Amino acid sequence: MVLCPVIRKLVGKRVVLASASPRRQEILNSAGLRFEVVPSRFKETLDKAAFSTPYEYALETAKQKALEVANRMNKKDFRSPDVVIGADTIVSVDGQILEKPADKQHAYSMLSRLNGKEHSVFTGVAIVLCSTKDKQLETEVFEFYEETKVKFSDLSEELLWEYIHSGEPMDKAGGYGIQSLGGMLVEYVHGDFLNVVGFPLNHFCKKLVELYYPPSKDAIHHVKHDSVPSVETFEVLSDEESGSSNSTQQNVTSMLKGESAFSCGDPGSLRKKEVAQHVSGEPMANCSENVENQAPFPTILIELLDGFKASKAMFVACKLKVFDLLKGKDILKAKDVAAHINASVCGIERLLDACTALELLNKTNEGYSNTELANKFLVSDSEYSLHGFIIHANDYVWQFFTHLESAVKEGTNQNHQIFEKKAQNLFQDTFYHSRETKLRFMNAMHCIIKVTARDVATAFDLSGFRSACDLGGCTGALAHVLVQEYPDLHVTVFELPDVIENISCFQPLGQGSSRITFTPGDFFKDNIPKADLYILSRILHDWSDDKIDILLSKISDTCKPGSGLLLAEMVLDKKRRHGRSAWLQSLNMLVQTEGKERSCFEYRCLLERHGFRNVQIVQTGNWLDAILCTKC
Ligand SMILES: O=c1[nH]cc([C@@H]2O[C@H](COP(=O)(O)OP(=O)(O)OP(=O)(O)O)[C@@H](O)[C@H]2O)c(=O)[nH]1
Repeated sequence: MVLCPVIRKLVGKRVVLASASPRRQEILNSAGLRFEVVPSRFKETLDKAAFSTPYEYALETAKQKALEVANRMNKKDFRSPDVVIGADTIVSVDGQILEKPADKQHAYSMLSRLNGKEHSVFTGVAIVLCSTKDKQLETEVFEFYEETKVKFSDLSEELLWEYIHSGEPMDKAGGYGIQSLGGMLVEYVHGDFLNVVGFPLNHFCKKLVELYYPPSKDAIHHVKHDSVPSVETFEVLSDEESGSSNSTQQNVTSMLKGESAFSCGDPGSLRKKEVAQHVSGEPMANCSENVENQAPFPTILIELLDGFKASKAMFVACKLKVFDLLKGKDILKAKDVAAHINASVCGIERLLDACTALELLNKTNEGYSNTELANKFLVSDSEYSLHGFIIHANDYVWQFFTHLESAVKEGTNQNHQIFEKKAQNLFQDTFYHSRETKLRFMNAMHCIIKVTARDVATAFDLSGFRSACDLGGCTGALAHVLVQEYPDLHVTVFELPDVIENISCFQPLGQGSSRITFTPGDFFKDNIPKADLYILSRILHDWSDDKIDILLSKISDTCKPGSGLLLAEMVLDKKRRHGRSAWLQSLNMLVQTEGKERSCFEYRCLLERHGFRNVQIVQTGNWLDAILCTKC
């Protein structure tokens, strides 16, 4: 929650972590950042003697790691990421730089050097902002480093060797992992612990604040507190136009300094106190007294209470095609928007202001314009538009959620409430009961597949397969990405005849479409085409275990040993802090379908009982995770 406002600035951007370090991935994952992992191939062989300080070496290495990935990705598909993050962690002791040990003897010499002494751990971080001009990559590099001092106790030779034999030192700078067994070697740590583990998260967030909320000089005041050091803060109520982003910045800045922006009761009262203080120059002496007397402000609950209003505001703005009207660089006043979409000026003004607060629109004196996020995802004809999915959520899913209480009590979907009869055939009787509902559903699925397909297609190396069959592959959006990624692959999309009839509305004339075939059929009733690789993308979550058994046994009987089965689903994982989408989606499955979302363990059990082994999962960081297994 605390880091949400800054991290949210990266939502909608293609963020890449140029690092193979599982620790870095975990630190950024837990902060709620969504990113792809593309390990850098940069060889860490810069001449250390050429750098006057150890941190300059770490900074340069971090930068080279990130630039190598940005260049490679741009060359590969002329689609550079928006942001690439590179990092390098080193240990510095007695003027020497230690990296990862090459072998056990090397680990021993490193740990002996650290024994009983204080050393510094430096992590250099490079944030590379990328753009492309005429297919050429353009980059802007922002870098910083963090130093943490660590002291080792006096350790016996025996303990050092026991530690080395644990295998832990080998992929760690300085030959120890402070987060695991290596923690036992450490007497004290001065500074950021996560910096030692491989990524200085706190400094990273401060850097994002600098990048995404640059303060204008005269907006910064140094506020004196009685017992805490001086804190930078931002005048918030002075300028109504920019109120929303400034207040976010103020919260972020305070929170990163270890304060709760809402600690004095409701947020409004705190802001007023701060502004009053700027005017009077008086310290905020009473603030800490109040904290003890007042209940903490339940920010998370307020967010949840407001959640449905925020969703509906976005849905209605999409439905009224507000973002289409403001697409590109258009700036319009509320009255012009109202005139275009034939709505009341006062109503539109409220809607546009709410969308501005939700960071979907920008507002200036000239009027309203789309944010980058809206241009990319909310305009109905943008490449990665979610418009169709949002319309489906507004026109269809919303109604189902009004019956959530009954669904929870009855433990079953609410089709009988919406359609006034129980659905005999889930898809035919619900999503496909008219041409209009069918196209709306197909459009929704098309949107999701488009934004997830590349991550699903590249989660595993599928180049060993020559033929694939995407069962229930809808509009073929995943098939199109698969044939682009794998030049030797032919894909059959096996879908209901009703769906295939309408696919022409969604066909991009993309490269490689001659390698895609659409075959009509029902995977529960008809024979399925032969293939080396079967794909079930967002299929299993619609069905009960019994129905899944029927489908998996059919696939298992059709495919040869060595064939693959790729699933794309939202996998439930309690450990993932940002995994709430999957849990909410499971409720969605309850109100609408016969199925549910499942954990990796549940998928593994289902797959293994039909002879699929070597079940591997990749959490793509995107909406859908990928699971690959092999038929034995
Ligand atoms: O206490 C700990 N200290 C260090 C680590 C881990 O050590 C490595 C440092 O290596 P480097 O920065 O070169 O990163 P790599 O793992 O090689 O990945 P790249 O692909 O980014 O080069 C790093 O993984 C730290 O996490 C530790 O775990 N504990």
